[in-house]
Amino acid sequence: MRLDYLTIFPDYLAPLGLSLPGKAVESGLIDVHVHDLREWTHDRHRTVDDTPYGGGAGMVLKPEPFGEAFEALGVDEHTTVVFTTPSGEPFTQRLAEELATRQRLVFACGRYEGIDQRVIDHAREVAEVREVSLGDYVLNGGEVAALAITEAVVRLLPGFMGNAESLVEESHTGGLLEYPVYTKPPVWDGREVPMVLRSGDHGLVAAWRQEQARRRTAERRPDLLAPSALDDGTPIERAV
Ligand SMILES: NC(=O)c1ccno1
Repeated sequence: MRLDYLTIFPDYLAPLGLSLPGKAVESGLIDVHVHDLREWTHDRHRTVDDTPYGGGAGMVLKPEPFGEAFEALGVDEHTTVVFTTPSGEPFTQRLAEELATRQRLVFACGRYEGIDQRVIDHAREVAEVREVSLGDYVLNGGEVAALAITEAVVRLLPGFMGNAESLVEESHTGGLLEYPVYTKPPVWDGREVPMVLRSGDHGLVAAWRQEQARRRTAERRPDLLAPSALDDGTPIERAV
């Protein structure tokens, strides 16, 4: 997978070379390119923003640099352009799984009051476009969201995680939050590891984990248990 990032603060994306994504770059699993949007400005001040039409506070990122950047980067029908914005669709594990199937992601990181709408409209004509939000809050720019989305997506790529099994029972993978986990020592701070986990009975352990996942989900994210969330149309097997 090729990943491109358009930003006016390229240093903000330095973490891409560390930890997990860095390993994936070295192995050739992903090909990462961070671009300073100012590369596509032509005035002395390398201007990327201007005041909003219709008035209002703040500045808006101009369309020309993005348009030239998309052209230079060869953004086409094989590209998914991800605009990270608080006004986007919610980023979920399901969307991470979807983006992990793409051959190329181009992240357009907004700043200030956002990116001129014509950039998004233009991108839709030449590529797949997803406007994505990490959550219902506003960041100073789209770079942090691009990093978070990158990590969630890249770790799903085949061959990225040393043990693919570790992806199986994670939070949100099966629609539930992950169960509590424990490791040695068996007692710490006067707190004992649940005996079932030390029973060696895999069936009991699996049942306990499923129950814990459901209980945790019901307590913290009842919305995930709502019928619409779980109803994917699969007919329910009736006990006979
Ligand atoms: N909530 C978000 O994803 C976001 C992106 C930029 N600002 O906020």
